[in-house]
Amino acid sequence: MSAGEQEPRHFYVGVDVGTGSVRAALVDQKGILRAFAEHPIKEWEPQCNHHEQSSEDIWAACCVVTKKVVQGIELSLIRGLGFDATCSLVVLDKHFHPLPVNREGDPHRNIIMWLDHRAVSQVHRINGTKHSVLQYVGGVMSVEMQAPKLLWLKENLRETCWDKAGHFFDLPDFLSWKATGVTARSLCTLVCKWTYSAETGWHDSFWKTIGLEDFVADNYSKIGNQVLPPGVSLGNGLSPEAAKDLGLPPGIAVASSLIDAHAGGLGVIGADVRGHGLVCEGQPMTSRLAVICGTSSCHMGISKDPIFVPGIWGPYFSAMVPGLWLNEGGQSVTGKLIDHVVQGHAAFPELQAKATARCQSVYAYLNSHLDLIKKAQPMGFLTVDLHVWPDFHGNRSPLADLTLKGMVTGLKLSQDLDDLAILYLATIQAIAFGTRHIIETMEAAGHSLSTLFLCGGLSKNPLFVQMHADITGMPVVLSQEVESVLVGAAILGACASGDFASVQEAMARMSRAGNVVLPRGEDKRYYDKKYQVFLKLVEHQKAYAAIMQGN
Ligand SMILES: Nc1ncnc2c1ncn2[C@@H]1O[C@H](COP(=O)(O)OP(=O)(O)O)[C@@H](O)[C@H]1O
Ligand SMILES: O=C(CO)[C@H](O)[C@H](O)COP(=O)(O)O
Repeated sequence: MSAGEQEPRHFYVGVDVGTGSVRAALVDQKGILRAFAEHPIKEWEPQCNHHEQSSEDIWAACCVVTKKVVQGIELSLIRGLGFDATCSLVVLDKHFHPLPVNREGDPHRNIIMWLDHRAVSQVHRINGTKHSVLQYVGGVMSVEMQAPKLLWLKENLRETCWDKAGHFFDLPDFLSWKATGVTARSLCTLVCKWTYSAETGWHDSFWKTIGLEDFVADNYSKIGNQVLPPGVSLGNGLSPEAAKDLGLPPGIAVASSLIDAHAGGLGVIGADVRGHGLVCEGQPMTSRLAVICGTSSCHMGISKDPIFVPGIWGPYFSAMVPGLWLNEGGQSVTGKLIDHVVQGHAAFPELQAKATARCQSVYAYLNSHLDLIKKAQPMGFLTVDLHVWPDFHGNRSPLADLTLKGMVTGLKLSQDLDDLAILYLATIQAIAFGTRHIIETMEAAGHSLSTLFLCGGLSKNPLFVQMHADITGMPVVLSQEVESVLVGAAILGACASGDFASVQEAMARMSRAGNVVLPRGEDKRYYDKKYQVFLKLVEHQKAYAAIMQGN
């Protein structure tokens, strides 16, 4: 009998640390969620572009949600635990205590978050070196990666942080250390955010060139000199102390972790699509693009051989699916942008009141309001003279330009609910055009993509999903389990438990396609025109910058 059919069921716990909250799920070996819990986490923004969190606050939230999802379950059936998290930088001293990453010296705030853009000067200097490792991040390192942040700490908080630091962790690795006491890092985090190569290891010359030779001198002990593929069982499993914190049995298998987008990728990209009539059914997995849409969106495309795509992170070997290369496109703010636009509008209080009265989310209310005002025309056409460029926090891909800003053209004097709803629609469309821009760039470099697999908080929004189908012209597959990122985390726990022989086997057995949303071909001409405007917007923004920089 195969693992997928065994009775009684085996369970795995997946823990997903997003930007705004921690989620946990109890998942069975068919990938079905049996329990789910969520808890918010704190974020500090002490100054513009500085975003900080607390590893103690995050661990406490992991304990709250894990205890909730295993309530009433026979604990001996739980076989494994897997973590994923945002790629934020955690700093601990030599005794594993939190160190401040801020000038105020608040040690509670010991995480520089992924979306923190404080290290602009540092990343410019790193890119100026033209070091060969940059080929593996799309040619340009992002300010959101770890090397510029580490350099910032050395240059700005030398005495209070840098000299005292004993351990720099990516957040997913911090969590697996906290659960097991094992300081080994995941290949996923080190390859994607720290310039480690799965084939050749660390590049001494890179760290020496950028001024962080300290790491080379102590054999990378502070950033990781033991590296494991995601899903491998760590040490002796869950430590007694962590077991007490989490309400789980000591000794269960704990997997080496993944970054959240990569866990989402595992949760959806291998889904069984039989019976949906999709073209990708007869194609290799490399024809699928997983798009994980939360605070940000991440576009995960895999290939058998390395593909170098300018402005798209990677190629990263074995960083998501073992044995395959990964390219990761991304948009730094998507869910956060929609929230920013909606919450900042003068009609937001009215929207909130009306949505509350109907017991709906503001997004569901806006979607039905758009349906009402569109009259006979397709809803997407409401934005014929309203266009948005969505890079309010710089462009991650494919332009890799952190100086880019958001743009809106077509504003009127009205500030009513109709106006808010149409701006919300134009923002969602702009995000979908950004995805099209990323797909076209990946295809021009050699990817051959036919189908999108969406997950993350934004995939719960039917308008967001339909716009991605219409604007890219590709079918969008949603998973049977909405919380696919948690399925990805549970897949890690399942692999670590030994219940599946490989990550690929666990992916095939634990993820299944649910709804499929097809593009509405009749609207294509309209979206093609809007896409032309989209590309003009950035061209114009660059022209404005050039005028202002001129004499
Ligand atoms: N039910 C929903 N309907 C529409 N949008 C949603 C819904 N739930 C979450 N979102 C959107 O998803 C975003 C958060 O996604 P999530 O995956 O929870 O983020 P993260 O992993 O970064 O914490 C929010 O910014 C919001 O715009
Ligand atoms: O860089 C990333 C993945 O490589 C993600 O953008 C980052 O981890 C944040 O994820 P989310 O938007 O889901 O909170």
